[in-house]
Amino acid sequence: MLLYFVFFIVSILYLLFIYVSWNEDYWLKQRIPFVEPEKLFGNIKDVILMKKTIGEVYQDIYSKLHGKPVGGFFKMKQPILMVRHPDLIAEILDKKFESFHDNDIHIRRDADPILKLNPVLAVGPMWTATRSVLTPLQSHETLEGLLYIIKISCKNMMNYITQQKIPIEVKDLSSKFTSDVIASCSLGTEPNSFKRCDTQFRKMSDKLLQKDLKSNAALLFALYAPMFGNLFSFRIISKDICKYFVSVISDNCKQRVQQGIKRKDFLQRLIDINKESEASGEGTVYNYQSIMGHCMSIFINGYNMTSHPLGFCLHNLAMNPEVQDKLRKEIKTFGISSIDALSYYLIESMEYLDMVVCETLRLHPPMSAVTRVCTCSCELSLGEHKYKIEKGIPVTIPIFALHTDPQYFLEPMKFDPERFDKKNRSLRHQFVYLPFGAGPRYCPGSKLALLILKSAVISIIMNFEVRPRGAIKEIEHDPMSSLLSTAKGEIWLQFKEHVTFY
Ligand code: HEM
Repeated sequence: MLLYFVFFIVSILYLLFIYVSWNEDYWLKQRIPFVEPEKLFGNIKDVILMKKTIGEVYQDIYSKLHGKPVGGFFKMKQPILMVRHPDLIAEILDKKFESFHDNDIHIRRDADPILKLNPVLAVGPMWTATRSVLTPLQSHETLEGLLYIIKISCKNMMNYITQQKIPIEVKDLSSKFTSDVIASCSLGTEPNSFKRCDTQFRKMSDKLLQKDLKSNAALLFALYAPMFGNLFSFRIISKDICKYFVSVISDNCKQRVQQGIKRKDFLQRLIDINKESEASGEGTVYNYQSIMGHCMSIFINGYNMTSHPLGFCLHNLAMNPEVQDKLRKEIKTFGISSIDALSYYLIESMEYLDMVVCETLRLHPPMSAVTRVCTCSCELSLGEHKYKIEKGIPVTIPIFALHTDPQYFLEPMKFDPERFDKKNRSLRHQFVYLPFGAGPRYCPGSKLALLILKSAVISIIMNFEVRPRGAIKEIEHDPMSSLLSTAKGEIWLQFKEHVTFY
């Protein structure tokens, strides 16, 4: 009996040893430099233990690769390639897109039905279909229409700030503003979170933004251990959030069809496409389920991504009064004296505003890395060097690490919008600054996001002087937010009404 028991324990230990040592020499065999992994966790222990963000952990790996164009590391037992050289990044994201078509995020579609039609998670032909629905978000005409909705939320935000006589927590302010704008543009609802703070919409939007331990763990499984995530059907978006937003879209959709109400939002666009197609005898293009899926893709991506940069931008402006003054001067030069005066053309023409927003997205890119899976083995070349990439290997582009590499951005942690003036931009490789990704998977909401951020910043800076509350404090990124860069803790700022503007 004892012999059997010893045999059993030795076998288990042997299997464990095989598992732990399996694949360890992958990068040696490929002749690609790599960062030595730890047993079991590979190089991502601090992400798994939620001690650091993915951006920070990849930044460590990036610097340990000491200027090498590419380098290997391990996510648990899975070898993963980090691409550091901008020419090779251009190959992965753009020129060799056919071999790097899909993102390396894996969920069970039936467990997370609200994410089913989200292009971020779609692969193969499904990606082409879901992505094409969002293409109009890049058109000038659509954006002009949506600016009308954005201005209403800007006015609501101004009234709210004016009424608050005490410092304001800007993460909350940004969340209220962006959830209102994006919900209004995509779901066809007008929540006015500044007036109605305690609604179900606010509760659910807050819950969507503030990742708890459970949803963060589900996201980590989707990124790093999809087999377990799929086995246990972990959900990234909880059932109650899913149920609530589905009912909001469904009610709005029915109301519009039944009462003939029209609005210039994304929901209306899908309803109109259906009407035209039905009238021409071709039948319904989008059923209720797909209308919900597409609208939710915009809401989830747009809200999660845009809310944080606005908070960071206001913080940067509060810490840098000279930048704030320069921005105010530009607003004055453009003759903008009220929110109603804003037009898409004017906002697009404001160079310094663009520099301020670009610098914010450099220091705090909401998505700190994008990772593609190699879907067809290929070879990358850089001068005389050739790098073979096998099918199935994930390849990551470390956005945050590139944005904070002193080789491309001197004194990288300093907030300095001048890095984005015309001359400095032209001196830099295009693929070292990637807040919206690049290539065919480039963020389809980038123009809308910039329009929202810039409209909010103009409205605030035109009306208020923004100052820090108390001692100046650098913001840390929250390790609980894993893939996204969000601020740890609260950000309190003072808003002093600017009476001398005109
Ligand atoms: C400042 C705000 C935003 C930032 C920094 C941002 C950034 C990004 C990045 C880095 C990607 C990955 C690109 C790649 O894989 O190459 C992405 C994808 C995506 N974004 Fe955004 N985004 C923002 C706002 C928005 C908004 C407002 C929307 C919705 C209207 C949106 C919708 C999407 C979608 C649907 C994808 C997936 C695209 C695909 O895989 O084809 N984003 N975004």
